[in-house]
Amino acid sequence: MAGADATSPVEDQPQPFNATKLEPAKKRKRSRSPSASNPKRHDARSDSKQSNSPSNPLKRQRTPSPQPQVRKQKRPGQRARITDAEQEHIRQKKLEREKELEAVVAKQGIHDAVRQHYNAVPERGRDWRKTDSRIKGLRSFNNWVKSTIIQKFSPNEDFTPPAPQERGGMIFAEGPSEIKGLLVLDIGCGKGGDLGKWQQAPQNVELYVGLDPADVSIDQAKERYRQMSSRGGGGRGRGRGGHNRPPPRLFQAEFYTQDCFGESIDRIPLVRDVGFDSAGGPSRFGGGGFDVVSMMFCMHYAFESEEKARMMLKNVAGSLKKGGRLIGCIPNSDVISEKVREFNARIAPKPEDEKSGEDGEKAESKEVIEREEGEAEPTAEWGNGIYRVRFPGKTPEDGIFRPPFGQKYNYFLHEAVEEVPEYVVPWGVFRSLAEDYNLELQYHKSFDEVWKTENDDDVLGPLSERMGVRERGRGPLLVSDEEMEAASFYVAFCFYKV
Ligand SMILES: C[S@@+](CC[C@H](N)C(=O)[O-])C[C@H]1O[C@@H](n2cnc3c(N)ncnc32)[C@H](O)[C@@H]1O
Repeated sequence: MAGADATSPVEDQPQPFNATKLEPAKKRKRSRSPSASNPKRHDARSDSKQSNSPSNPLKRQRTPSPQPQVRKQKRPGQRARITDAEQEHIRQKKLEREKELEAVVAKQGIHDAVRQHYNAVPERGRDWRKTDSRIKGLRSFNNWVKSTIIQKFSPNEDFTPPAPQERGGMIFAEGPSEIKGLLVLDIGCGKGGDLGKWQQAPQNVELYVGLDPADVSIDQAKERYRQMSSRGGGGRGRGRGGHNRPPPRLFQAEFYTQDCFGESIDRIPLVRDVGFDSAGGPSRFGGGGFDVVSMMFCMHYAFESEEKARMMLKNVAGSLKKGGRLIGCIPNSDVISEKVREFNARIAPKPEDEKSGEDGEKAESKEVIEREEGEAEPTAEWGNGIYRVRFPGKTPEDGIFRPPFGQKYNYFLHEAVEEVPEYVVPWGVFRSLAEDYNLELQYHKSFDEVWKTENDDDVLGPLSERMGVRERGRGPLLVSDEEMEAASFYVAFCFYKV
């Protein structure tokens, strides 16, 4: 992550929900419009090429599609307002942080560094998140996107929403649904920030299993669930629909401290009880017992190595029943590739620099000249006042990462993530690899595209107002440009287990 510790308590969650407005996910698939399921960045031609290509995904890395718009660079002159001493102080602090992190990585490995980081992120409470946080717009927006994905893709194919009945302009569901509830596995559940979103899912959840290697986060998730139970499952005094109906019965939730990328999750008895198919290698999964596996803002940690990425997919595919859905969000590799290309083009020697200077030596590119003696070579880096991405070393000129695993960068998010190492997830590689595990792509959109396509939806639009993404009455966005840029670093996805 990032994900802005993208958690929110029950009260932040979707409330009025007219389940009839959303078709169950599989039904949508049949009637989907091309624009909804084939976002621009997900080039249909390159996709079909991939699915027909031989099964080694490492050979099938797609050229990232170009970004439609180039983001504005930092204002010229802004740098000059920071004094040299301040700049040196910032640099020193950054170096200290990096050294500390490198020490942990060297001693215990990346996995422990990530776990340690998430364990240390304080749980600041709802009020702080809603009022004092400088990134409250981003938090709300990320939560809305996660709710949107849950609302769109969590219901089973055979789920029929309860018949609605209009009374006095409000829509009520008629009585409790007899349909079997969903079995949900939340990998990288963190502090349980999505519990409330699952409580508001169109199809009731029967069992929620949350896994995360950060033991402190797991304790916080248990506590959050305990608080939900003591409130009877709903938000503050409001049931699903926000119409003073009793909230749906709170699902059973169990939490375990578990690394889901380095080892098999079949060591957890409950996972085996629900159903886990641990047979053999790729493409041999008959199916597990879960309806949905969710991986919000966490899958990129699995791309440390091919071994981990495959273990992650084995865990996902082994848990999902046929027809089950994998939903989640990760950083957008198209954005990363584009930024890296831009950076490399900027530092490449310009044609005029090739000419010899007066003293007969070759002139260097402008950026190189500005560098002071002894200063390290610049590396690809971008961001704004609230987030920053930085590659520690050289990056490919064409923006295509080879090999596609272990491509580390550091991510910083104001108030939430302190320079944590993450890994590029080259989308084409991930998609091809997922196919090997019988996971077929259904949906792939950047967060800004999710907003553009869903903000008018009868259900998701009003939901965005209740969640603080925009002002009531289709008012202005409560997400700043900086926050929207930070959010656009992510894509949301859904795969089907076939
Ligand atoms: C940004 S947080 C997201 C938490 C939560 N999904 C959310 O959206 O609020 C990323 C989470 O991924 C978890 N994570 C990192 N490595 C993991 C692994 N090997 N297995 C499972 N989860 C992992 C971290 O501990 C952390 O809780």
